[in-house]
Amino acid sequence: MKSPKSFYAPLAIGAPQPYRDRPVALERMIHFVPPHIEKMRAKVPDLIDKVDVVLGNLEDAIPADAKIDARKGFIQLAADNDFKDTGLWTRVNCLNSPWFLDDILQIVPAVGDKLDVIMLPKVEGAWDIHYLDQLLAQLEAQAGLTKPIMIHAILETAEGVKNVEEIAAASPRMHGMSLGPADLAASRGMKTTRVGGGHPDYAVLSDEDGAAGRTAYQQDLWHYTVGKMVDACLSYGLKPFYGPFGDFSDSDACQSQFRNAFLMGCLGAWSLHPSQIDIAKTVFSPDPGEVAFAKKILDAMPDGTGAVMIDGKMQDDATWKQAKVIVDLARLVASKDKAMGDIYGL
Ligand SMILES: CC(=O)SCCNC(=O)CCNC(=O)[C@H](O)C(C)(C)COP(=O)(O)OP(=O)(O)OC[C@H]1O[C@@H](n2cnc3c(N)ncnc32)[C@H](O)[C@@H]1OP(=O)(O)O
Ligand SMILES: O=CC(=O)O
Ligand SMILES: [Mg+2]
Repeated sequence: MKSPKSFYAPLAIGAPQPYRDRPVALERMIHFVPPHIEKMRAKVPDLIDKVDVVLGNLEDAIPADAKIDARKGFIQLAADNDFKDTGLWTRVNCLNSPWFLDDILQIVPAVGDKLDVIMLPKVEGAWDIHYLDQLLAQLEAQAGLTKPIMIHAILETAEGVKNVEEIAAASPRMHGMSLGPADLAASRGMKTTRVGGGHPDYAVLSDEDGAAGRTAYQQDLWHYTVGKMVDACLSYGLKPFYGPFGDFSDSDACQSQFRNAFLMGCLGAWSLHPSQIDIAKTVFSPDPGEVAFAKKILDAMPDGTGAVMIDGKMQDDATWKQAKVIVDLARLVASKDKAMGDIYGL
C-alpha cells in the first residue's frame, strides 16, 4: 500500500497532478455509440445536447474486423465535435486483447485533451488499474496534457467483484464503476441469457396462499453486487453506476432496474439505444416531490442538528443528510438541465 504522499504523486515526470477531488459532473446516462458506423458518428452533434456523456465503444459489440475502424472513428468524432459540458468517454478493449495497447497509444496523443474518462472492461483487481494508471501518466506527460484522464472500471467478473474494494482504492485516477451484468453472469456461471434486468425464475414463493395457489415474488438478481459496488465506491469517493439493459422493447423493466440502482446509490446507467436516454434522465434526476420535501427538511434545520416534525414525520441530523444528498443532486441536475431546474424551483 502506498503512503498518502506517494498515492497522490504523478506517476511520470511531467504528467498532470492527480485529482484529490474528482470533478463535479452530471452523468445520468453514459450513451454508447458504435464509432465504426458513419451514420452513428453523424448523430453525435445531436447527442451532445441530449445526453450527459457520449461514449465511443471499442470493446464488445464491435466486430473484430471493425475494431480499427471503431478506434479511428472515435478519434474522428472526438476531434470533430465540441462537447461543451457533456462528457466524452471511451470504452477501450480489455487488457489482454490484441487491441488494448493501440487503443491507448493512439487515442491519448490524438484526443487525450478532450477525453474525460476511459472505461476499462473486465477489471479483475488493483493490478489492472495500476497498469493503466502508469501507462496513462507516461502518455499524458509525453502529450503535455494538463488534466488527468480518469479510469472507470466495469465490474463484470467474479474476481473483480471479489476485489472490488482494492479496485476502488487503486488510484486517485479512479472515477467510478459500472455493473456489467452480461459478462458478470457469464463469469459467475449464472444461468441467464439476458443483458441485465431480472429473471422470472429468480423468485421466492409465498407460504400457502389458499385457493389461488402460491405467489412467486421475483427478486433482483443484481441487488448483492450493486450493494457491494456502491459501498466500495462511496468509501473511496467514487461514483457507482448501473450498466446496460439489453431489452430495448421493455422500457418499464429498464426503468425499474435503473430505479432500483438509483435508490441504492447509483448515479447513472448506460443508454445503448436512443429510447433509453429519457428513461435514464427521468430516473436519475431526483423526483420533484422528494426534492420539495428534502428542501423543507433543510429549511427546517438550518444547521443540520436537532429533531423536528414535518408532515407527521420525525426529522433529525441523519435525515438532514439524506435531504442534502437529494437537494445537492437536484442542484447539479438544474445546473445542466434548465427544464428540470424550473420544475425543482432551483
Ligand atoms: C453487454 C455490453 O457490453 S452492452 C454495451 C455494448 N453494446 C452497445 O454498445 C450497443 C449500442 N447500440 C447499438 O449499437 C444499436 O442500438 C443496435 C445495433 C443494438 C441496434 O441498432 P438499430 O438496429 O439501428 O436499432 P433501431 O432500428 O431501433 O434504431 C433506431 C434509430 O436509432 C439509432 N440508434 C440506435 N442505437 C443508437 C445509439 N446507440 N446511438 C445513437 N443512435 C442509435 C439508429 O441508427 C436508428 O436511427 P435512424 O432512425 O436514423 O435510422
Ligand atoms: O459490459 C457490460 C456487460 O454487461 O458485460
Ligand atoms: Mg461486458
